[in-house]
This record gives sequence, C-alpha cells and structure tokens, in this order.
Amino acid sequence: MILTVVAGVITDSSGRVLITQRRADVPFAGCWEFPGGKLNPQEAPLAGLARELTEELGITLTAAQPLITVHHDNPLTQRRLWLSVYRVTAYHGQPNGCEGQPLRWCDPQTLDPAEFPPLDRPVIRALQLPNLSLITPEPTGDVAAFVRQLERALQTGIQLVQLRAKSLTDGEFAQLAQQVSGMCQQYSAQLVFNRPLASLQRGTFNAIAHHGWHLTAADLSQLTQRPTAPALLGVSCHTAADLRHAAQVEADYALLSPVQPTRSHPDAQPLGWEQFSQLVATANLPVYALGGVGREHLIHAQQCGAQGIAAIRGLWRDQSQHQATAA
Ligand SMILES: Nc1nc2c([nH]c(=O)n2[C@@H]2O[C@H](COP(=O)(O)OP(=O)(O)OP(=O)(O)O)[C@@H](O)[C@H]2O)c(=O)[nH]1
Repeated sequence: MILTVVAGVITDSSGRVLITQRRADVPFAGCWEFPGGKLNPQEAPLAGLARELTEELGITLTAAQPLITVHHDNPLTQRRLWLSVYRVTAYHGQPNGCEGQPLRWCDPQTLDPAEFPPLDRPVIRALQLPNLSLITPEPTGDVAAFVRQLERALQTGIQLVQLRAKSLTDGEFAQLAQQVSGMCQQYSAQLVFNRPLASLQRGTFNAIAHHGWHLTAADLSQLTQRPTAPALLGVSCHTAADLRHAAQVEADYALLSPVQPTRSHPDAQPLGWEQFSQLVATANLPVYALGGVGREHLIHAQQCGAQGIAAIRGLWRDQSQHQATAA
C-alpha cells in the first residue's frame, strides 16, 4: 500500500522556518514536523497541501515549489510512505496552531533531526544546503592566484565548496586547505575535502577547522556506515546503486553525474535530464546535478527534483570573467 503525505516549509522574513509538534496520541508523538498530512484519495498534492495548511494553521496557500520527496518502506505493514515537501512561497493569513499544536519558528541550521521523524532527516539537510556547489579546479602552481579566484567565486554567493586537488600530496593539500578554510569561514561557506577515504579516516586533516568530507563513488562503496567524523558528508554517485548506498550510509547529499557531456570526463556516458530526474525521484537525499551544467541549468535541475547544481568550470569564474578572458 502507498501512503502519500504532503508537508510545507513556511519561512518568515528572517529565514526562520515553521515547525509544529505532533500530538501525544499519534505515531512519533511529541516529535516536531513540517505542517501537512495525508492526501485524500484522488487529491492533487498542492490541493492537499493547501487543505492541510488551512486545517492545521488557518492560512491560505497561494504558491509553493517542490523541495524534496523522500520515502520509507515498512516491511511489517508492507506500506510505502512518500513524503513530498514543498517550500511555501506565498500565503495569506497568520499561522496559528488550529488543532492546539505547539508551533516554533527556527533557523534551519539549528534544526535537530533527532527531534523529527527519521524520514525528515534529508528534508532538514535540503533546507540547510545551498543550491550551488562549487568544485575547485586542480590548482596549478600559483596558489595565491587560486585562492584569489576562490574568493571571487565566494563573492558571487557560493556557499558550498568542495576542495578537490588530486595532484597534491596530503601535506600540500593540508597547506592549501588551511588557507581555503579561513576564506570559506569568512564568507560563511561550508567546505568539504575531496581526499582518499584512508587519509580522511586517519585524521590527516583534523587540525583544519570546520570541514566536511567528499567521497568518490569508489570510496563510498567501501563504507558500511556513516563515518562519525565529518559534520557534512557529500558523495559522488553515478548509478541508482550508488544513490541507494549513499542514503544507507546517511550521506548528507550526493552529486549525480554526468548529466550532460563534460570536458573533465569525456568518455563517460551522460545520463541526460530524464534519467537524472528518475534517479533523483527515489534517491532519499538531496542531489546536485553535475557534469556539463552551470548556473543557467539551476532552475531546470530543480524542476527535475535536484537540490541544485554542482560544477567546476560553471561556477569557478562567473560569466563576466569568462567573457573578459575570452575577449
Ligand atoms: N506532516 C508531516 N508528516 C510527516 C513528516 N515526517 C514524517 O515522517 N511524517 C509522517 O507522515 C504521516 C502523516 O500522517 P498524519 O497522521 O500526521 O497525517 P494527517 O494530518 O492527515 O492526520 P490524520 O490521519 O489524523 O488526519 C505520519 O506517518 C508522519 O509520521 C513531516 O515532516 N510532516
């Protein structure tokens, strides 16, 4: 049996999101959740969301966009629950707990998945992650120029940086990472290190503040559970099996590639947008489109269910710099 639930993320003018507390006499009693509920038979998702938000909060929904859809299979009841979460982008009225439920407005970065039903974990991550993820190009010699260009990229609003420098030794990487880490902190950007799993597990870079890990698909396949160390764990995926494994080890997000032909992996067979959206639909974690994409693909990627786009070339230099270089 399939049960479809819709929920809405309502945001106030300072970016806080509204969460509500479940009653004492229902499953996941006392947990916090995003307001919403089960769809009635034959009901369209947005109509169901509008009905639930009126019943629960007394507001009138006027516009919403998909954020993420996640699912859970219960082998005992043989029931699959689909939870489709929308960002509410416009509504009338003032939210109230019409059913007596407590309400709270929270900074998304402070949401604690332990206080929510387990299915909300990727939903919370989707709210905490930005929609652009920069992967740095291989640093070539002039480190100062590399760091200057990174700062320009951060100034365009990049909030998630993957430091990828395959040609550097661990020692050289650590030196560069030290500088990059300081700069990312200055711009409130999250930083993940793309290094072999063994170096990350050895704690080689532990002294460098506030970084997460990014693992290749090969390294992901070595994991049987989420490593305890990184606060943020990103993984590269190319297939449905990779995505399943990423969700099993509770990675925070995946980069799914290549969506389109890309210069960095000329021999790889592109997925195309159709297959990309099919894979994202059952991924159960936020997914970025990677491979031959740039800012101009962001809206399309999100329409395909993605969190956003990840890119080297497409985000390292903005369009005006490309034109200046070409001129
Ligand atoms: N609304 C909502 N439901 C969620 C979230 N996360 C999550 O796992 N669920 C699950 O989705 C289902 C929603 O069922 P519900 O009982 O709250 O739905 P409802 O408002 O239609 O209630 P009713 O059956 O009493 O009328 C529950 O199994 C709940 O645990 C969430 O963030 N928001």
